[in-house]
Amino acid sequence: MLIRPTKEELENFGEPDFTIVNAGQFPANANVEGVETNTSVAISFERKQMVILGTEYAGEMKKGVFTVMHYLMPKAGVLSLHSSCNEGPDGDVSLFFGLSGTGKTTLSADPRRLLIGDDEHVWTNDGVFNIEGGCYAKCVDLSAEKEPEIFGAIRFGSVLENVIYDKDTRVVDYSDKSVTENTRCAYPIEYIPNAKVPCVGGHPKNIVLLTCDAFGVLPPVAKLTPAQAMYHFISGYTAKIAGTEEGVTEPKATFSACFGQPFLVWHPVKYAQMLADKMQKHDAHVWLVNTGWTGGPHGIGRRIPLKYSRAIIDAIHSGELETAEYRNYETFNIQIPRSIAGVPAKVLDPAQAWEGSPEEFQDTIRKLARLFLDNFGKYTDQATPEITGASPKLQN
Ligand SMILES: Nc1ncnc2c1ncn2[C@@H]1O[C@H](COP(=O)(O)OP(=O)(O)O)[C@@H](O)[C@H]1O
Ligand SMILES: C=C(OP(=O)(O)O)C(=O)O
Repeated sequence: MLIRPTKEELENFGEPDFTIVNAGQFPANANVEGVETNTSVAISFERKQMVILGTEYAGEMKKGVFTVMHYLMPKAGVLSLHSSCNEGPDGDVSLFFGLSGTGKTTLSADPRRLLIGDDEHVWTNDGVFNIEGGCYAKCVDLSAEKEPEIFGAIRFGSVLENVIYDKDTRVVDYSDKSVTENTRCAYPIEYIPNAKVPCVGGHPKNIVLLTCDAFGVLPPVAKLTPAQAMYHFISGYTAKIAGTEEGVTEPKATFSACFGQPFLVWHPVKYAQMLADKMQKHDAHVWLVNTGWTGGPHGIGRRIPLKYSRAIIDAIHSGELETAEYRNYETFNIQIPRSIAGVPAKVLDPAQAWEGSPEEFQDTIRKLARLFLDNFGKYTDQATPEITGASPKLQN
């Protein structure tokens, strides 16, 4: 949901900077086997136009606008971010980068913090602002118990997409996936009780790189050095999970540069360099948070319970993780905490949480490390030796 102009603004709107033609019901290439649905979005920077054909998924529209911003913002010297953002009681701002389904929307809706936005921001010389005027939450299996802020935001004025509801009572069945797994709701940001409107904040103090590891070998949280932060940002590792993309029915490992490759217009290193400069200037702390599998890979282990991921985010915000005791997590050579309030110590170390044999664990972590190394090969000519050196290490 984009920012809606007020009545007064509409009266003197003038010439639009950019025009979007949304012909979602026009039959284009969508749903044709072997053709990606996003081929139905065409952007012309010269004509300042975007045309969307053949998709009834509102995500195409907002991500199309986001792609436009990924072109214009770096050109203007400011950084577009595929992240959610919130602000603590002391004004400390956090960013949560991540691909679809990794937890940007869920983890940024936090009763103890003000929501700045759930998906698309820009970091300027003054701080962060949201380019949207609402959120676009996943509704599959939504419950008031697990996600009270999002559940409560779905009311008159919100737009539910592809959900099934009882025609008489109008009660929605969030567990019904018969149209798609990717059921959604767009709601104005002010429907989240503790939203910050206008959606602006200062310079981020904490940056969380969200990943959803389907192998079950990345730790639920690790503290990253600046070089490791850049390495993981450029790599953009996650598992695509059933939901946003057609054809993805079970988790599949993928690397998506800057946690948003489909939306990038410039070379990934350009965004990464801008992020590195800003992080250094504002002394931001960077954390890798895995909301994916624990105990074993997909099919054997289970997804890390949301309450543990929330406890980890709380520990980042309370300062508990700044002073915690850390140890090195081999192969990835990242620092993991020994304990966090509310999270069993065993869960913090995937080797201990692993329910299969130690050999299987070693094979799996080495397999993932190899995928990282192979993927990063395409960036080594542009990345600094320090960043390339932050890669996982495979001993023979
Ligand atoms: N440990 C976890 N952390 C975050 N989300 C989780 C976790 N376990 C399950 N989930 C579910 O995964 C989905 C995350 O989606 P969402 O927050 O919309 O991601 P994004 O905004 O990054 O696309 C939600 O449906 C959430 O309930
Ligand atoms: C809308 C999208 O993003 P998210 O799933 O992160 O909301 C998308 O990737 O199409």
